[in-house]
Amino acid sequence: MKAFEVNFDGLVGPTHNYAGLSFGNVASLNNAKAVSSPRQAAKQGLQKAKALADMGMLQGLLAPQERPDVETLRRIGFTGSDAQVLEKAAKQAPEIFLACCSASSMWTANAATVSPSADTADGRVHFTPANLTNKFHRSLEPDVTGRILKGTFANEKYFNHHRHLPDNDHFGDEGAANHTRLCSNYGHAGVELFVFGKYAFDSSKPAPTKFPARHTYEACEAVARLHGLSDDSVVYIQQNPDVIDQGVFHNDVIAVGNQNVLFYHEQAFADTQKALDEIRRKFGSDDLHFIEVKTSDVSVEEAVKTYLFNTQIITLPDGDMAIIAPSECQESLAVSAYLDKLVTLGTPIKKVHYFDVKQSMKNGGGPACLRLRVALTDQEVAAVNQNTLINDAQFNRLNQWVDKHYRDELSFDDLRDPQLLIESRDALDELTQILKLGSVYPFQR
Ligand SMILES: NCCC[C@H](NC(=O)CCC(=O)O)C(=O)O
Repeated sequence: MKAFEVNFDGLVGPTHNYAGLSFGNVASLNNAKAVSSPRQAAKQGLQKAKALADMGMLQGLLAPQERPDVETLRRIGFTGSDAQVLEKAAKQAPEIFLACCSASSMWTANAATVSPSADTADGRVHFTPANLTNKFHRSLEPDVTGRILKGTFANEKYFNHHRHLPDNDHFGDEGAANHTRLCSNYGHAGVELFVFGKYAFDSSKPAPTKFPARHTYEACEAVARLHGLSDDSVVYIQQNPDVIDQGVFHNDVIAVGNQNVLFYHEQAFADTQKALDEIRRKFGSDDLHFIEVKTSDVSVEEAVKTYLFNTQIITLPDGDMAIIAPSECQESLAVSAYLDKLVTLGTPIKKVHYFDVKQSMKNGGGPACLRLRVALTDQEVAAVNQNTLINDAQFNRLNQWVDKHYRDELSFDDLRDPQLLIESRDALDELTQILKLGSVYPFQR
């Protein structure tokens, strides 16, 4: 049986905008109120997905969410026609209104935590949508995310879908952005690393003081329990609270892993030695590469600015690994010098490919944020909704779909335009037909 890692990238939604919604996320705050380009954002994402497919990788897509989120605006008391709801909310509560317009579901690393069948007690692939409780705009995502995942992985024999964790800060769960799986081969049992920012039920433990810790230890344990993972194959790692306070709002801003490689900054974890010892013991093979980047090579500030660690490390069909990096890494002297050196160090990483995902980067989302990794056997790949996988025909169809429905530019005043809601719903209605997803959106039910 063969096994693969399939990346499911988030399609950027038609309301992509910069609203400064994520306290603790430096790029989001710095670019608040900038004019966005939904069309360019969606195309940059599709280009990256297609480029990986062209490298011989299996590549999927996850549909975006319906925004503006009229259902939530009604739930908090705005009434009348849809146009009146938008008008009243934008006028009376502009900040809340903006949160209800965010296209943040594009960052599918936060869609869910996924455990492959080789790791789970029932031998199925498990999905738990992230509750994203720490940010109001993101907390609106999990129900529809669950439906999109069920429409994408629509086969109970192979896929086990859980409900998201309780919606409370104590169980704050940011999904796969804080989860890495190490393994010798995608189809073999691996070690799942769950990284958290704080202990919710023990305030005596260290925690950041400036910016929020979005993800808790208790959430990590709950997901590992739900997925039926054995204690011998799970490692819980606390993030260094100091780096959260420097803008590392998710662990995937400071560390990334693939198969037998863990690539991380020396300041990433609260107790690095303890974490590495436990990983080594549980991994069960000496063929393991810990690639630690020193502060003297790349500072935390530079890592946050360039997203050196928000790169994808992928295993190409020939067995070599490549890094998929944002073009910001190429533009930084320190980081491009580091990456030039990295490919000569004799680790499995042999190549670097740079991609322009600037529309996403301006909201703090790099290549790794834009994808959800799902390790699948060949039988499981065959059980996936095939319309969600990228090939030439589907790529062309989706590009045309973006051209037909997306605006070139979007600023605050455009978001209250009732025509944008109509355009977005038309686009998503057509998308559910292209992807054969079923009726996943509130306006379709
Ligand atoms: N994994 C990357 C997530 C980035 C995301 N940014 C945002 O939601 C910014 C939205 C805005 O400010 O318009 C976040 O912080 O959760």
